[in-house]
Amino acid sequence: MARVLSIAGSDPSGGAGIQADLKSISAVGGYGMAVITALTAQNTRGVRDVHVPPASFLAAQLEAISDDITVDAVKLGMLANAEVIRTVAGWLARTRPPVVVLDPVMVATSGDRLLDADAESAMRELLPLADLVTPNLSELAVLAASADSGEAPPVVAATWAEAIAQAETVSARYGVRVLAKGGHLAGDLAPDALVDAGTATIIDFGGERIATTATHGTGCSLSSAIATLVAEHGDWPAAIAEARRWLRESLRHGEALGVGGGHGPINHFAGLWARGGIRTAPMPTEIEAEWWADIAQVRREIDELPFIRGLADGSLAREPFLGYLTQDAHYLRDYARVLAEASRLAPDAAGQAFWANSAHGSIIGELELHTGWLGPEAGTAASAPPDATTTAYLDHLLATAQRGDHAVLIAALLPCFWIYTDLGERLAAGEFGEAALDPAHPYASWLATYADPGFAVATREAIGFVTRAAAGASPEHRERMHRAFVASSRHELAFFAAPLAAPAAAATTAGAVTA
Ligand SMILES: Nc1ncnc2c1ncn2[C@@H]1O[C@H](COP(=O)(O)OP(=O)(O)O)[C@@H](O)[C@H]1O
Ligand SMILES: Cc1ncc(COP(=O)(O)O)c(N)n1
Repeated sequence: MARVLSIAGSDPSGGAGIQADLKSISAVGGYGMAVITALTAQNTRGVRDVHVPPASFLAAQLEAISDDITVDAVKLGMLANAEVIRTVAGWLARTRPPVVVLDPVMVATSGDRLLDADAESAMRELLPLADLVTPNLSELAVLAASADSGEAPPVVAATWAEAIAQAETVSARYGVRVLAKGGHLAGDLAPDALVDAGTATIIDFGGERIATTATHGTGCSLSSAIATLVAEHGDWPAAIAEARRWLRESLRHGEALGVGGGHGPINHFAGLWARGGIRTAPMPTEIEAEWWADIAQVRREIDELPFIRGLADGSLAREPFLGYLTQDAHYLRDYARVLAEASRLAPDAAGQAFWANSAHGSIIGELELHTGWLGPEAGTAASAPPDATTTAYLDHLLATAQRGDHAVLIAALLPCFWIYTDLGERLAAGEFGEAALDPAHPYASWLATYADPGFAVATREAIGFVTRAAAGASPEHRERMHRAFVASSRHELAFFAAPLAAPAAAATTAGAVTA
């Protein structure tokens, strides 16, 4: 992120000066800083007063920044008088920031002077220290006029061709790129042009004039946005084109702000807000903690199930255990299909690979274990069809997959990873009694699968994918993810309860769970 310093005046109405600069830098994605050269008492109608603090204090602000912070770009705005200009020029010559954009503010949109008349020659000394200067038509005329005293007063360009000619003069004389701005041109167009005499290039940025009175601070905002974007990628024409697109969007929404009765401000964040930028979002780690807490009751009920207790101490009869594995085998076959669908819908290659790999693991690793358990010695349970509980869980997953929303789907897939890993780790840690650690435990190899460190790693990854997707989702979308996650967790509880529940009770449990 570009660290951009604005050295400019303060506009308490918030539309121009450092207030506009900080908003503009932020709006186009930079980190904004501001050293204040002067305070103005102004509103949208005009400037009432200007107070310029001692130049020594300006120098102190500048040194405080450069002593500590790497500055990627500097934007210069209102510099008030010759002493301010010389202080800034001295600091620039010493610190040599990589990008310097100079908006040679002389007169406000309202017509009030913001630069002492006798400071214009000091401004000329500053020009060679800039990489780009962005004068409006009257500022361009001042800079294009000969510096020799006694010359005729500057003539403001009346046509775009005249403006370009003046920009060529300025660029050649001071060895600086010039962005000529047509905001004050008469007519339906508001063109800008990047003129570089050094490379003999003129790049025209055409554009219709936007019918609005909200033009206070357009020059401040444009120059700050260009400085930020150039620091970001180093391409001047591209930075100007991007900054103009953002400025025009912000200009269109300025009047709707209803700020002041004169030339109101542009709406710097209109586009960002429209695209959803004002909402705060929880961090992935916060979502992980919240969602896990939200299924605490479900997890407690799973812990208390006779099936889990019997599994832990080895007292679980073989028949319900094999019945459970048979249902699990049915489950895993479709679970793998749903994981494959999550892979197909994944927005990036990392997700695509992870969910496909999980689908593979689900088929190979676990079905192999079940083929062993459910092999020759399997009882009648081995051939049983999916029961109501299994069917309900799978219907929930398959319907979620069918709706085609990747984020909601992976939220629905997560409890199977997370609850099993948690249970496996706690069984292996002896939390349900020492019997679960005994190698002679009748279901030892089954217990080992779920305590497998590889499975724990996959679970961490799955949690990461789901919580990052949830953090980036809109609140409504995140809530749909959360509902799918909680629904699957309840299905997990029903699934663990089913083997030891009476058939009728099992059907009721399944029926009570809805997606
Ligand atoms: N009504 C408008 N429609 C479209 N663009 C505008 C309008 N007014 C100003 N601009 C643009 O705003 C930027 C600032 O231009 P300008 O008003 O000429 O400078 P300043 O604000 O320094 O006086 C330029 O990119 C100019 O093209
Ligand atoms: C403190 C301050 N700095 C600059 C401007 C120029 O504003 P604009 O961008 O409209 O020319 C201003 N009005 N106030």
